[in-house]
Amino acid sequence: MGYVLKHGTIIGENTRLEQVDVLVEGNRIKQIGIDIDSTGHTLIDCTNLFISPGFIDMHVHLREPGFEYKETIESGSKAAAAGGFTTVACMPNTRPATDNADIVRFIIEQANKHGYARVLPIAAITAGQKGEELTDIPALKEAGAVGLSDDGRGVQRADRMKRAMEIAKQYDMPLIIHAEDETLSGKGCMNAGEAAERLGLPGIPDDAEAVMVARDIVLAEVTGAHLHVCHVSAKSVIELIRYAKGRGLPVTGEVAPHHLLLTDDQIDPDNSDWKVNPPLRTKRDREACIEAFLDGTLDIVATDHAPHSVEEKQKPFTEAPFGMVGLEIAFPLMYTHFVKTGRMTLNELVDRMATRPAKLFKLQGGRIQPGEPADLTVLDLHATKVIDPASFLSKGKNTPFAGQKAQGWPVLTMVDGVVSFDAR
Ligand SMILES: NC(=O)N[C@@H](CC(=O)O)C(=O)O
Ligand SMILES: [Zn+2]
Repeated sequence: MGYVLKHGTIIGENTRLEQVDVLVEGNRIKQIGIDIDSTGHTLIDCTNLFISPGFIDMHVHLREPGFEYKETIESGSKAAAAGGFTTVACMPNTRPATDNADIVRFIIEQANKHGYARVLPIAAITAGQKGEELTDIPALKEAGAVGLSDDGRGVQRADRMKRAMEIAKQYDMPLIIHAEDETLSGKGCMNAGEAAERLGLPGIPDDAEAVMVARDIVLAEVTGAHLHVCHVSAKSVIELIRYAKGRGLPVTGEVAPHHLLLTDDQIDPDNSDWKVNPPLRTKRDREACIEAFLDGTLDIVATDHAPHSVEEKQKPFTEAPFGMVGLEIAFPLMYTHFVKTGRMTLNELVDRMATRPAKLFKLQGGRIQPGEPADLTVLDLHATKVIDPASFLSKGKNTPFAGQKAQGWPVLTMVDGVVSFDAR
């Protein structure tokens, strides 16, 4: 007994112009064809709907263990499924930090028990994310970690980062970096520049991000490690990544929808949902992010889903924690602002949200083909909704996109042959 997704339009790498059926048996895609017999199977009518390989988000914060009031693996993976994501990689800034094999295994067990998506732990580079002692990289890999990051903070010491890259290279682990030189970012709460000056708020200059990316590009060249730059926000950083790619270095980058769509001059200083790190930057930076995303310098979309409680986000702009949720609105925002506007095709967007992350990080999924795992997202590209955080399955409601209209919403998500979200 399996599923037949009937009369859908397949998008992504193996896009088909005609409406087809997809047979799922067990946890695999068994067959793609016309008029597949659905006797004995559950029928999912996909007439007027699109079937995409499940989206993959390489940057989310699920907050477990330690900050369950903000999010849990259960609530965060439910939000992922509602956003059409079948795989999410979760960052190690938990409490305690994901800096040893036991915590990696705990996350995997929790996801197996309570998860609505595949959850891939990213482990810390340094013990307690304190930037000093390196974690046991082979043990973390053995336990199931897919990458290394001190996300939430940058690794301040170059010698530590170099050693981590040497070991990571040996064990084929990507370094997924939050680039921030703390001597330059200081106590800022938004981008340094005209908008911050007008609001009288302390700024974070983009050189705080660029300096560390430059350092790590040098180290990636020396060590040969795969360097993936998180949540790129600034033109200066993009120029560095372009330089690295031009030299043929194993450097990749991600961009979050908020850095593609919002700028610092729009910030409402009375609403800390606008506070995020790296901060929203200038129009010039945003345009550079868009150009780099379109030309592939920034390879993939990652949400940096960062849930916080209402109480925390009610604090003044200078005190509230950094972060925005993103899982449940990433696809509709990207579809509305990039595909509907003609900047990129639907297949290109699916490539950046599913196929390419799978390729870059050697993950399963990302394509619809017989024999592949049944990680699928069914989309209603005609549906238009107003973004309403109250309807989020995530515990986090913190988004500056509240009230915006967006088109193109996931209606059904299947992970490993199991329906994990169904809004029909
Ligand atoms: N992006 C953020 O603003 N916040 C993230 C940390 C991070 O991704 O740097 C968080 O954990 O809340
Ligand atoms: Zn970060």
